Formats: sequence, C-alpha cells, structure tokens
Amino acid sequence: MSAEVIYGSELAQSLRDEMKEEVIGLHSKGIIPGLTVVLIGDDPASKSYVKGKQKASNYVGVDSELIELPDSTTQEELLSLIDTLNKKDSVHGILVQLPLPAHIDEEVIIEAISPEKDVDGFHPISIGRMMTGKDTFYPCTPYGIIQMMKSKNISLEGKHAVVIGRSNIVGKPVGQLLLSENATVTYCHSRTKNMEQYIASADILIVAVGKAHFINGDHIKDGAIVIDVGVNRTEDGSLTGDVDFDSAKEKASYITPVPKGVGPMTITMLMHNTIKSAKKANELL
Ligand SMILES: Nc1nc2c(c(=O)[nH]1)N[C@@H](CN(C=O)c1ccc(C(=O)N[C@@H](CCC(=O)O)C(=O)O)cc1)CN2
Repeated sequence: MSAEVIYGSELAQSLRDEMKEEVIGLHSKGIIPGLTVVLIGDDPASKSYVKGKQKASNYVGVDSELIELPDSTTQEELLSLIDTLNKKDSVHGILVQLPLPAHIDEEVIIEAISPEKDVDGFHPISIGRMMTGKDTFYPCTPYGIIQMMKSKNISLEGKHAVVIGRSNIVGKPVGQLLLSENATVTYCHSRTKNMEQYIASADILIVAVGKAHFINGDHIKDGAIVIDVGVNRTEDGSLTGDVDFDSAKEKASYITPVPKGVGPMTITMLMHNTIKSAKKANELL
C-alpha cells in the first residue's frame, strides 16, 4: 500500500480563500477582525511563525498587530500589556507566542488572557469548555488535525487513536477532540511501557514528540492514518517530522508530510478563531 498524502498546505489555502470572502462580508458591516500577536525575545523559529501569522492575517483581511518585546521583559510588564489588550474593543484575539523566556510563567500569562479573546484556546476555561463539549476556541494545531482528516472524509468514530506526546498545546487537546468525535483514545508518553504495542494497534496515530523519525513504517499497522506534528530542524537546516515519511507511507492509508502538513493548518485555524471571536463580539454568533 502507498498512502494518500494529506497536504495541510492545500487545505489551508482553500480555507483561507473561504475566510477571505467571509471577512469581506464582515468589513462591509464595519466589522474588522483584529489580532494582536506578542513575541518576546528573538528565537528564530518563533519569529518565523509570527511572520506566518502576519502573512495569513493580511491575506484573509484580519487586522493584525505584532508587538515585539525584548527578552528582558518582566512578567509584570507582559501582564500589564495583556490587561490593556483585554480592554481594547478593536482586539478580538490575543496570542502570546510560546515558548516564553524561563523567567516568565507561561500558565500565569495564559490565564491572564480574557477567555473571550483566547484565540489560541489555551486558557483553562477554553480547555474546560472543550472537554465538556461546549462552544469555545479549540487549540489551533489539534483543531487543524481534525479538519485535515475530515477533509478526506475519514470517519473517526470507533477508531483506536493513539496520541504520542502529552503537551498542553497538542497531545492532550487532540486526544480530547478525537474523543469528541467518538474515537477510542490512548495517550502514550515518555513513561509508557511497551509503547510499540499501542502504536502497532493504532488506526490513527498522532505523533507529537519532537524527535526526528521517532516512528517508522515497521512500527505502524497496515492502513493506519499517520499524522506527523513534529517540526525538527536537521543539521543541513531542512525540516523533518517525527515520522520517517518514506517507510511509513508504504504502510499507511493516509499520511501528513513535514513541511506542508499540519503546520500551515495551525495558522489557518488561528485565523478561523479570530474571525469567530470578532463575530461573537458583534453578536453574529
Ligand atoms: N501561542 C502559540 N505558540 C505556539 C504555537 C501555537 O499554536 N500558539 N504552536 C507552535 C508554533 N507554531 C505556531 O505558533 C507553528 C509551527 C509550525 C508552523 C508551520 O507552518 N510550519 C511549516 C514549516 C515552517 C518552517 O519552514 O519553519 C510546516 O510545517 O510546513 C506554523 C506555526 C509553538 N508555539
């Protein structure tokens, strides 16, 4: 078997085209979705991601502002900025790019963002609402993953989904969204014993460990759906996933590449959440 490749980049482009049309409609009603992205420090990867967010915003018609602050920014200064943004009517979405410098407590910052503007979907209130099946902003990468599978009409109901990795950004929430779609979910992590047996039984395998080629074709079941969330920089500067694409492609039924897989969907779902927030603020939802 040779898997069908799910290109997130293609789905992202078609969704962004649809959003652009929708935002033209909002502009005509005087509603301009606004996003503020806060970047602390000069990590090259984070800089490139926020640049991608600016580019997507410009494309779909979201009014986006980038606030760049030095590494020396204190937690109090960042909290004060968030307080100002929480009160600003033109800002519908606030995103603080992660990771933050070690002297700033990520949890404190995430909890300071108003849940109404939490377009990252990381606030405990957003997570609680997601877990209880209420309307909320879903975290962008997990939401993008679900959209990628839906775009191929992949039924999730009753499937055994194995999530490798338990981060708050990807692993935990993607498992929750899969559960909402009636999949049976197993989480694997660094302390899991006999991880191979879970991986081998996965109908859907989500790999988010941040280790290049952690999974290869020998590990997976014939016909498995393999979603690679890893973005690992190799010595020659290119990007590679957590899955050895070539060998896994021979056994899987669907597989996502790196790059052009899950990554572009993360930014697209951020646009979705920002537009949704603007609609909610204007009582259109
Ligand atoms: N506040 C947040 N911080 C971080 C998040 C997040 O969702 N919210 N996620 C990641 C980084 N991230 C977005 O911020 C992100 C990662 C990767 C991509 C992407 O498009 N990747 C491309 C390759 C890009 C490249 O060449 O480097 C791909 O996979 O094709 C977009 C966004 C951590 N921080």
